[in-house]
Amino acid sequence: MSRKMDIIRIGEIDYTNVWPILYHFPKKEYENQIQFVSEVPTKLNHALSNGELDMAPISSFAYAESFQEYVLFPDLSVSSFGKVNSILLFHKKPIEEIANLRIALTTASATSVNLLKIIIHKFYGGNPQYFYAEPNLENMLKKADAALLIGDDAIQAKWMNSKYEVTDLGELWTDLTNSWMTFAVWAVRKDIVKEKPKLVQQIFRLLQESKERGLKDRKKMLSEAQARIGGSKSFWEKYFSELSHDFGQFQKNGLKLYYQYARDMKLISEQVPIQMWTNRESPEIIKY
Ligand SMILES: C=C(O[C@@H]1C=C(C(=O)O)C=C[C@H]1O)C(=O)O
Repeated sequence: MSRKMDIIRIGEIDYTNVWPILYHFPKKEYENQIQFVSEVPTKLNHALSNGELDMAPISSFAYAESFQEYVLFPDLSVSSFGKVNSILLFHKKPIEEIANLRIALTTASATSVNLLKIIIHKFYGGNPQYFYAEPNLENMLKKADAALLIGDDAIQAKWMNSKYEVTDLGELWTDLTNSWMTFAVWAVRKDIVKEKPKLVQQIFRLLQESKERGLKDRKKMLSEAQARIGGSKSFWEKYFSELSHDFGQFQKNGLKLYYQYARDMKLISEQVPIQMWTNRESPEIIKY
């Protein structure tokens, strides 16, 4: 999808977890300048890395794989400290007992797939057989002892579930490491920052304003989540309040630990600098 010179293409995660950032974004007002593309995380990851998008909330694991091409917007992420409620491992027996068996991985995820690999290897000493599958729990568990789902797929599967044990990987990560977990970061291609610095700056401001409104005025967002995904108002109030969309030092520290473990397991090949977008010329680079 080539870009018309005056249009900037922005990815949007096709799950409710990103709504607190984007729900109040004035899309209509900017429809001649901004094209939004809504996809699952792995599709956004590929589209941003091959230049089909100019910026997007992408899997934090995907940032690690292509960090040379990106800078990150400050104060925007999908993170949690403890329960995240939408990164769920469904398992037929306790995790200790499935850690060397067969585990189905949703094709929609990059961060959580590798978070599970880190947890199973580093904290359970397991070496299971992983395979990817479309995010349909019953089909996944026909051929596996456990299955990982993310986003609204995970939320809805949990509501329907009465057969399997369910582990929240955000909660388990924090229990094991006492750290935050950042599942998605807002990545901007360096070439668009160079080509359209003012438009990038304007979009950052609009995203911040949309996030601030999302914190203050949740009424419409809650009822739309209920109408589109199901569940109760109290579920969505808890869900959106237990997610964090900040990206400060606490989130960065947790992300550095995740990258360090991923590198220890050779899931990523390099030490990953967290490169933040700034209005200044060169992006600030935080080495760890
Ligand atoms: C919290 C979530 O984080 C997500 C998990 C991602 C991943 O595992 O790659 C990427 C973006 C987010 O959608 C979620 O999906 O509910």
